[in-house]
Amino acid sequence: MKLINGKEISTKTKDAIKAEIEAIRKTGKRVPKLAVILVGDNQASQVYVRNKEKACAYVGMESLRINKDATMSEEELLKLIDELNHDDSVDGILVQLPLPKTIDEEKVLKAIAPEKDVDGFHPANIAKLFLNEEGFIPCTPYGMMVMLDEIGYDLDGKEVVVVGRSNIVGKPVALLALHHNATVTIAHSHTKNLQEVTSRADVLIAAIGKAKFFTADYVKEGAVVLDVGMNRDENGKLCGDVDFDDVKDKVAAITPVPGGVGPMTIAMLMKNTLLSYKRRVQ
Ligand SMILES: Nc1nc2c(c(=O)[nH]1)N[C@@H](CN(C=O)c1ccc(C(=O)N[C@@H](CCC(=O)O)C(=O)O)cc1)CN2
Repeated sequence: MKLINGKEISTKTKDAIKAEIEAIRKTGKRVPKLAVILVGDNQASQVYVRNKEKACAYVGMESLRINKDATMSEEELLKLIDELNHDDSVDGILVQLPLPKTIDEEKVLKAIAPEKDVDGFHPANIAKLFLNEEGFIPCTPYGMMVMLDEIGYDLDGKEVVVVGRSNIVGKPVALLALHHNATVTIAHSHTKNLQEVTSRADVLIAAIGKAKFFTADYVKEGAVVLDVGMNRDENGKLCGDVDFDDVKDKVAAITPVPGGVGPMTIAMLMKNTLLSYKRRVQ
């Protein structure tokens, strides 16, 4: 079984970005800048935002972290986003999800200027992904494609089963796999005979948010497994949607949790922000 090392691949990705930003800095031009808005006190979100800030510092990008408490109104958030849309020094804007229930997430994501939407969640960027045109690719699906490329895995003609149909992972990664000529199935909570469906996957993408749900009898011998899950097990330990110990002797390759897809999400956010800078400044 090959461990697909997200930490290693994300560092390689970030090092390439770091070199590009160093070269920009030496020209005397400003460096790329990412604005991150965190509303409320979700503990996990605070970890992820901190990881994003650390990544910005690592690659030499400027970051602007804006913390607001959960009482922030939707109107105030929309106003803040509008200010950042018009701030010419800001290349990327993201609002950390989830938002408090008092705020309409869809409305907020649509308020971010598509050309600064480095999460790739704006409908204009979703449409470009759908059409296989260049916009911004959502970071987690993007990172999964980079990981497969890094291990030399060709999706062409392969059976890919995506379990989970979120707008930020399941649906976009299914589209990316389709663009790579895979035969794609999107399974979800209403799928019948799930075990039968996942057992035919050459590549199984687990993105349902259920700790250790996928055991060996859900996985084909020799499959590649990408675990997007970010859960806590009975001991409070971070774990994925896949029962790693149960499947490790059956799969050809698998991403660990932690240290797999998560760090790649952050690295691809850096890549999208640098791309935005290049489109806007260079
Ligand atoms: N605006 C966004 N919100 C959210 C996104 C997103 O892409 N944009 N995705 C997820 C959370 N996420 C990014 O924000 C994310 C999740 C996990 C990690 C990560 O590095 N995980 C580590 C473990 C971290 C820990 O110690 O808890 C790992 O897997 O090794 C990064 C980013 C939902 N919200």
